[in-house]
Parts: sequence; structure tokens; C-alpha cells
Amino acid sequence: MAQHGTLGVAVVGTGRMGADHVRRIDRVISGARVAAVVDVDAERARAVAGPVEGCAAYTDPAAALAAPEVDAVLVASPGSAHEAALLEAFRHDLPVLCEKPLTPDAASALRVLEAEQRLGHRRVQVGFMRRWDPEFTRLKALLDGGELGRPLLLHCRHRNASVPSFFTEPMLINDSVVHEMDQTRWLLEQEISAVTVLRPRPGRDAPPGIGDPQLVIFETEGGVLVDVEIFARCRFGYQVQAEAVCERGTARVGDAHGMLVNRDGRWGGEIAPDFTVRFATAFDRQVQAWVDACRRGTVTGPSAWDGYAAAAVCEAGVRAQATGERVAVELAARPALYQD
Ligand SMILES: NC(=O)c1ccc[n+]([C@@H]2O[C@H](COP(=O)([O-])OP(=O)(O)OC[C@H]3O[C@@H](n4cnc5c(N)ncnc54)[C@H](O)[C@@H]3O)[C@@H](O)[C@H]2O)c1
Ligand SMILES: O[C@H]1[C@H](O)[C@@H](O)[C@H](O)[C@@H](O)[C@H]1O
Repeated sequence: MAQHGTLGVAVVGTGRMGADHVRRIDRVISGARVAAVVDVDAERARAVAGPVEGCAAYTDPAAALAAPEVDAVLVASPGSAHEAALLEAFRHDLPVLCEKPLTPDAASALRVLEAEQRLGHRRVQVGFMRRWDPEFTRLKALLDGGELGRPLLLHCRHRNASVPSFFTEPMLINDSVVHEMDQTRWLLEQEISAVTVLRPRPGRDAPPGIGDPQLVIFETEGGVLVDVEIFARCRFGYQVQAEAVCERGTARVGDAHGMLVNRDGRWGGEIAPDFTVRFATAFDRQVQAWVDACRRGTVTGPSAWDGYAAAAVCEAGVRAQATGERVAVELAARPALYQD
């Protein structure tokens, strides 16, 4: 490890998330520095590397990951480029924080699992950052403590003020509801066994042919029902809420939005404009936990198995969305490397 135990990180993909992670490693968290950035867009890579001391800009991930200053890799390229970046990181046996999704489909996620198993040890943490959100970690601790009894239902809301114009209907599942898939598996410690997608009439802001909002229902292997409202163009702000209904009580997160203001005969709180604000603390804690684990030579957080399981549920979800039918999730057997 370079420079007094400081972790040298290569950030692959310097778009919205990648640039934000570069800022976070450079200015917010401790124990790491950005040694290299990679982007197929050379100008973008140079622009992001410029203000960071000692950071080299590359267009070829293979060249960057072979650099001696690089001890670990943060993958923030589009999902379709994740598999290649992960396999390149494995070639050098480097630890990886891979933004969600691990890969865009279950078959490619299985290939990543197989490659990691060939290494013989886990190297991947998947960027399901809600696992580090202070409210969600409290909910998890409450459910784990058991004082509310067993969870029976989980009501989730996932609202984005807007999404890019290229956002397709399957992306409601693959890009957005993938978070609730991981959140459900993590909070309940159960696999999701089936998915159904229901549609109300589309909102007026939904592009032609795209049903937005949608209601996505998960059934878990332990008999819990989970409903997820996904509304990608709700206009008013970014809202992620979850309420667990248990045998002896309920618990809900995602309502608190900073300040409460009394004014002009009204009272109310703030709503975050987007995920970078709502989950700022979660992103910081996620990357700090990854850096700390890398420096200890261990892994933490959601594994490649969790990334694969979410991809398998996404596949069922996209089929349920297209057919209107209840679709069972097909999951491979969990390999020994991911048993704990
Ligand atoms: N955790 C979250 O809440 C969250 C939020 C947003 C995005 N993401 C994830 O982060 C990733 C990036 O999303 P984004 O919004 O920053 O996208 P983006 O389009 O803003 O940026 C992607 C960047 O990757 C570059 N790129 C494309 N192919 C590449 C390759 N093969 N090698 C290197 N660079 C390449 C592009 O030129 C672009 O600069 C995606 O996986 C996305 O799902 C996660
Ligand atoms: O890529 C983004 C990101 O993952 C956000 O966390 C989610 O709320 C959005 O719906 C999705 O488009």
C-alpha cells in the first residue's frame, strides 16, 4: 500500500457518481487517496483528475489498474461496463467497491461470482448504500432486536423528482427498485421468491408508453409481503420511505427531512432534491467502511452474492412488468464463499 498505509484508489467512470466519489475520497473520508481516474471520455477524466493532487487520468481501465499506485478500485461506470472492470480488478487481486447494479443481468452476475470464487476469497462490495443510512440502520437494529415481533409487511416508497430522458420502463426495476430488493433481503434476511408489478393509470408526466408510477410487490420465502411504489417522475423531490409492519408494532423511516418551519399559516419540513443529498451520509459511511476494510485486508457490506441475488430478482421483476403476471425468482444455490 502506497504512502504511509494510505489506500491508493482508482475510480473507474467519472460521471455523476464517479466524480462525487472522487470528491468524497479526496475531501471527506480518511485513509485513502484517489491515485487514478479512468473514463472513456478523456476530457472528463482529465477534468476530474485535475484538482486532485497526484491523480493520474486514464482512458483504459487495464492500464490504470496495472499502475503500482493502485491498491483498490471503485467502479462507477455504467452497469453494462461493470463486469469487464470487475474481471480486470480480479486479474490484479484488487478489492472493489462496485456501484449498483453489480452487473445488468443474472447471467453476467453469475460469471462475476465464478471469477471471484476462482480467486478463493471475496473482493467485492456492492454499492447498496442504504445499508449505511442512519435511519435504515436503526430500522435494521430494531427488527433484529425482535421487540416488535416478526415482520409481516414492508411498505416502501421510492420517488425521484425526475430521471434522465433515456430512462426506460425496465430501468424502473433495474436501476431504481433494485435498491428495495437489496433493502428487503438485508432487513428481513430472507430471499425474495416472486415479483408482481401492478400499474395505476400513468401520470401526465410519464413519457408515452411508460407506466410511471408502478407498484411492485415482492413475496419473500418466509411469507412477508413487500409493496414498493416506484414513481420516477414525481416532480416534488426525492423520497425514500419504508415502514415495517410487525406482530407487535410498526416502524417507519424516511420522513425526517431536516428543519421543520412554521410560516404563513403552514408548517412543514424539507424534501431532498435527489439521492446525493438524501443519502449523503450513507455514501460517506459506505466508502469509509470499504476503505477501512481494504486497509485491514478484509471485506464488508453487500457481497457479489447480494449483487447477483438482486440481479435475479430484477430479471423476474422486468418479466412481471412486461407480462402483468406473477413471476417466480430463479436463484442459483449460494456458493460456500458467500455462506456467512
Ligand atoms: N447508489 C446510487 O444511489 C447511485 C446513484 C446514481 C448512479 N449509481 C450507479 O453509478 C454508476 C454510474 O452512474 P452515473 O449516474 O454516474 O452515470 P454517468 O453516465 O453520469 O457516468 C458514467 C461515466 O462512465 C464513463 N464510462 C462509460 N463506459 C466506461 C468504461 N467502460 N470505462 C470507464 N468509464 C466509462 C462515461 O463516459 C461517464 O463519464 C451506475 O452503475 C449507476 O447505477 C448509483
Ligand atoms: O441510479 C439512481 C440511483 O440508484 C438512486 O438511488 C435511485 O433512487 C434512482 O431511482 C436511480 O435511478
